[in-house]
Amino acid sequence: MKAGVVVFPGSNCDVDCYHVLKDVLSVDTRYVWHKDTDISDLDLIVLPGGFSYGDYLRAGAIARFSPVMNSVIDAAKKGVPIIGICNGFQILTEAGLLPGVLRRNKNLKFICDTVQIQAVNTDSPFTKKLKSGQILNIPIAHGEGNYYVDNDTLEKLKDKGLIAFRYLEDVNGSVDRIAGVLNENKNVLGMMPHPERASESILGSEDGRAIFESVVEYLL
Ligand SMILES: NC(=O)CC[C@H](N)C(=O)O
Repeated sequence: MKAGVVVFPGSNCDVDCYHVLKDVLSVDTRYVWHKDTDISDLDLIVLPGGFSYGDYLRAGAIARFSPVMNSVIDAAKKGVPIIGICNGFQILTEAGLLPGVLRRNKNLKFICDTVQIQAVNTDSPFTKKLKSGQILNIPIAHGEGNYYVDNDTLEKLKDKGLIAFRYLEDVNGSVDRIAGVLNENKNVLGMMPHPERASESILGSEDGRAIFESVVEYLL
């Protein structure tokens, strides 16, 4: 299998994601520049965190027009697993691959912290190694992490089991404390917390590694 980490102008978690896949999990991994369009060799696509286009206009709103995104949308339709982390999650919602939007944190401040999240749906390529209700210690670092969906969409997310993670406590104002969501096909996951920053004991938590391990196991 081959994984690709997309690099947008302003990405800053691309190297960390590459490191976890390549060095920690020994997965054949390459970077994908956002202007590249041929990603047909990839079995797993990562949209990393950062400040693509300086978060101008709205986080992810410009990056979603990057040439690579047409190929990412095609891959999503074909069922290729795609994970968007933080800014990557924002880009996925802007691109229409995931429902909802990410608004400014309710306190209007950038939040950098380690928080607890709970695995909700563990029946997906990204969460299959987790137990439902399992608590993960995981860093967050965002200014626009306040997830919003209308009531009808929230009910649909609950009914169809598309909520992947919830914060244990309200950290940023997200509806229903949602920290991560899946698309209907469950091959696209967006999450605000950073599993790549919690994948080695030296970093203080290895709880995020199971998310990468799940999807690698799913693909093997
Ligand atoms: N760590 C990140 O990906 C930052 C996300 C985004 N740019 C924000 O501040 O909301």
